Amino acid sequence: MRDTGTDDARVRVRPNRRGSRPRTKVRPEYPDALGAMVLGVDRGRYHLLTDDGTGLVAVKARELGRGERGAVVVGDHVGVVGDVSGRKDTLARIVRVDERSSVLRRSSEDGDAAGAERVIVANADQLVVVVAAAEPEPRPRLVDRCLVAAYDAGMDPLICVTKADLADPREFLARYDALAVPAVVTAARVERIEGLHELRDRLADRTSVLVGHSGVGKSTLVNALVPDADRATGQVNAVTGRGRHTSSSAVALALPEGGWAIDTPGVRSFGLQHVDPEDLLAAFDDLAEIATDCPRGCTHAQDAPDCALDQWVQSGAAGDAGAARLLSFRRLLASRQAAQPGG
Ligand SMILES: Nc1nc2c(ncn2[C@@H]2O[C@H](COP(=O)(O)OP(=O)(O)OP(=O)(O)O)[C@@H](O)[C@H]2O)c(=O)[nH]1
Ligand SMILES: [Zn+2]
Repeated sequence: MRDTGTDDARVRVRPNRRGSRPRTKVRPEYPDALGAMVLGVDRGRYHLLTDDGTGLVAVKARELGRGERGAVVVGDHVGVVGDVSGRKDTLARIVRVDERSSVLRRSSEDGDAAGAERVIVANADQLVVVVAAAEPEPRPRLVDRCLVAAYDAGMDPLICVTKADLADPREFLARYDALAVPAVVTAARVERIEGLHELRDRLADRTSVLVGHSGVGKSTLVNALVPDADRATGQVNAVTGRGRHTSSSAVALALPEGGWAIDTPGVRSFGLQHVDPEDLLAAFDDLAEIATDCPRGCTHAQDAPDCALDQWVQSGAAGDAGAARLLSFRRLLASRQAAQPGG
């Protein structure tokens, strides 16, 4: 059992059906490769923190392969050889990608690449969906889609509602009651952020990915959580001369309390074509158990013939809570359909 860093009974860590698939075998050619975590990726340069605490820049060895198969992403633990001194203008070489405990994916939704999967972050165990109570208005469908991505990845979701000083988020949060998604509410005041302490507790000693639509106040949170955020990404800045916000990919920032916050650029869409209903269902133990009685190949959707979940609700065995949970589960299932404008 993995330590989930929480006593909350609602937080479960499931074996991840897809993430635990060994994808890169250990290469015996490099028994001396140094272990390192990928903190950021910028135009083919990988910013690493070695297991002994040195910041490095590296390139990927050609033998890892091209395309998705050979992808190295933020959160990956890798083996690195070559110049591992970390001195300016040196480049090390990534020769191995260790087995991942989770993979957060998105699939592209347009053009020739529609449906193509891309891994965004590896080895994270929590997805923090940052959403504003107002300015901008919460977009429930986008939040649902982020939750689906979290469940599919085998990550625990957390909703963080910002700007609670502008609107009461209770009505919005009620949408997630039946799913038992934990929530933290924050409000930025002069010199401090209400709710920050609770958020810190939720993030401590875990690896959390923060996603959110532009303008929701994610940067405000990240800067408060990681006061020396710029120093933490010093490697990135020193080499590229750019700040983390011009980076088009995710950046891992060490939390003072322990653990990592992985900041991602503003999310506009979360392609979910790759999500299998069974992977989503697996996140809900109670529903998954009932669904073992479903006909083979059941989609568990609203219109699925003879779905055991309908039987469960109609018989009364599910109770009101179970009925609400099924509705919420199906809402998530339906949210996988390609994004509509404004969705
Ligand atoms: N009223 C209120 N305003 C906030 C709060 N948190 C952030 N803001 C403001 O909202 C605006 C956006 O905040 P950012 O932290 O830049 O938002 P972001 O999500 O990082 O946005 P991008 O940088 O565009 O990705 C800023 O003007 C903040 O001062 C809050 O809790 N209450
Ligand atoms: Zn079913």
